[in-house]
Amino acid sequence: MNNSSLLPNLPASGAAALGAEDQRRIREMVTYLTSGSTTEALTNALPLGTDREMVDAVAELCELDHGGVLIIPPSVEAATAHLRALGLQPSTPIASTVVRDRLSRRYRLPAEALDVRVVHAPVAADSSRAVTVFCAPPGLPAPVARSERLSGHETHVAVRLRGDADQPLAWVYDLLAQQVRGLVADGGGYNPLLGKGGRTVMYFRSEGRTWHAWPRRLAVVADGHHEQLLQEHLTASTDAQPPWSYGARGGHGTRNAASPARPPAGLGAWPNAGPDCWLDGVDGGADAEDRRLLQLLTGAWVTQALRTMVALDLADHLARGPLTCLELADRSGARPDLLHRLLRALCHPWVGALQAAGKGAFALTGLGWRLTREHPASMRHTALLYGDLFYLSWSALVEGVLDGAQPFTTLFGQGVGEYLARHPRQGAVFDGARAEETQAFADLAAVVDLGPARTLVDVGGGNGELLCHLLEAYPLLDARLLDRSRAIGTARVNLSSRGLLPRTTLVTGSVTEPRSIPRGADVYVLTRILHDWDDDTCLEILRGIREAAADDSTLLIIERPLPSDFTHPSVAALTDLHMLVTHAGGGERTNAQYRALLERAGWTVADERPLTLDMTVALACPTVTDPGTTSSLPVGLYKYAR
Ligand SMILES: C[S@@+](CC[C@H](N)C(=O)[O-])C[C@H]1O[C@@H](n2cnc3c(N)ncnc32)[C@H](O)[C@@H]1O
Repeated sequence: MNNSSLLPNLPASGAAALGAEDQRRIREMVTYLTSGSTTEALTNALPLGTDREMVDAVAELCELDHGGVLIIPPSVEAATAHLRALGLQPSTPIASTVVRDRLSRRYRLPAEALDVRVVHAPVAADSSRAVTVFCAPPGLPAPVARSERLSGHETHVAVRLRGDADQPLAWVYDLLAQQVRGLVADGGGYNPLLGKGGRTVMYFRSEGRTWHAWPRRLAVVADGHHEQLLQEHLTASTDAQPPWSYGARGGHGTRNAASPARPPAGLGAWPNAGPDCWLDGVDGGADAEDRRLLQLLTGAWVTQALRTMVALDLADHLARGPLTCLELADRSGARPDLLHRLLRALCHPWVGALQAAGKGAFALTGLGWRLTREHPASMRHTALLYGDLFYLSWSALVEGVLDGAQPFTTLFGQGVGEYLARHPRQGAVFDGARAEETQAFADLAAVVDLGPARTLVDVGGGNGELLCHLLEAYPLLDARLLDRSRAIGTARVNLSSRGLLPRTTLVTGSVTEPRSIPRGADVYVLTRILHDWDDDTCLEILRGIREAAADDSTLLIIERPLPSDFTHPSVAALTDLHMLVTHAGGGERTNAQYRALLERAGWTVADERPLTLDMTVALACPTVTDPGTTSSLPVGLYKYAR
């Protein structure tokens, strides 16, 4: 419905004319209000994923009233002249204290210097819908103007309680405030000058943007002064932590709007806002979005800085105490002037691996310690793996997504397993990284009690790190580890160094070859194996284990399931993309997809329990048909569940 081009792009008429961007904003909003329905406006303004029934319930009681945009005109007159030129009938401009106070708080500018004016104009002679144009005062500091241009913070759509609604405003308010997940109270106010008896307006916002790239902001307006409800709303606004921060602090409305702190003595008053003006910083401000975007786009720089820190053993050199750049250069062999630039970047808040320790020395931060060899939860190999082999593979993601050319194979001419087998140094880094991640599974024993088990098979057990945890936790357990010969070699060294080799049989074979799989164990473990393979191969693996298992065996599957909610903070959506890059046919699956695969292979999932780092352990039992009934009953259900 993006037909904003239907309205004319008016020629600028001299110095007083509205700028093209402001014209575009008004045109876009007028078009939206002219052709869109209330339901559509609500769907756009409420949080993504809000139930359709909820939208319909609100639309039954309310109708689209106005849409607001903030512009930065050369003068208020230029704005009204423009609205008239569009054939609209603008109201007399009045002061907008709500938007004035919001701008004042957002940028820590003195409110009295911000003369924001608001003009309403019905979008057609017979329309009850109006475009509401907030005019920022001329001479706004350039970074503030730019921030408002980029963010469109004030853009919103508003619905009004219908005159014939069979429910009061409080009912609609409760519906929105209490039943719509992710909606946050965002200030409001009462304007006695509007309509008959004034008007109450209450703003809500939620995360994300509409398809116009507007913020998701909804105002609910009603004739009259709904004092108590408004007060509750403003209190909620004061308490609410915004889902994203744009620098606003405290209340959002006119009533509870504490005046921003006056500029410290000696600072010039706005428009020369001085350092009190909140123009930058990680927490919000004019260039917060630029910084965030730049941080995302330069993530690879940080990856490489950390990888280099590890590759030069800087973390290990600093493990004994702070060192100067010259001392580190001496120990690492790096050129001091260039090394200094790396050390400085590693201190930057976006990295935070080092800190200045005085007298020209550098020291490790807590995060930097994690890159030393001696840290019990070291991520040293992970820094090397993600900064080298896998880093290079990601550079072919475009081709991978476009035409399915598997990125790792495209770059290295062979699959990961084959490559690692031929490159022992990279193989050792890979094994080390897997071992570091496996330490996160130490909490497996907290959710699964393998006390009753005597035999366990780790299918595709890699370097045996998980097995070491389990054998140490359960002294009566004997294990078998099945993997390719390269991994078996590493596992032998690992298990042997911890005195666990006598309790382990190492089996060289293939997970896809049923005959390789040791038979009749109490427990089978599949950790981060299924996500390497496509569905058909997963079925082969699972059927092979089912064939080898006894009817009362239990299968533990550890994976990182994909949440169905796309905004869930689990890293699974990203590791899924990583699987696309590194493993042909591999990828993360939802719990439901894992369950379906297991069922097809003769397993029934009895339970799924969360582990650290968004991983889950699923407990599955062979599906055995009870001869007495026609139903399939999982045998050994919950045998090992805590
Ligand atoms: C992602 S690693 C997981 C290792 C271990 N389970 C863990 O979570 O740390 C995948 C493992 O599958 C092994 N693998 C790959 N293809 C295999 C095959 N056809 N047969 C046996 N093991 C295989 C690899 O050698 C590697 O150890």
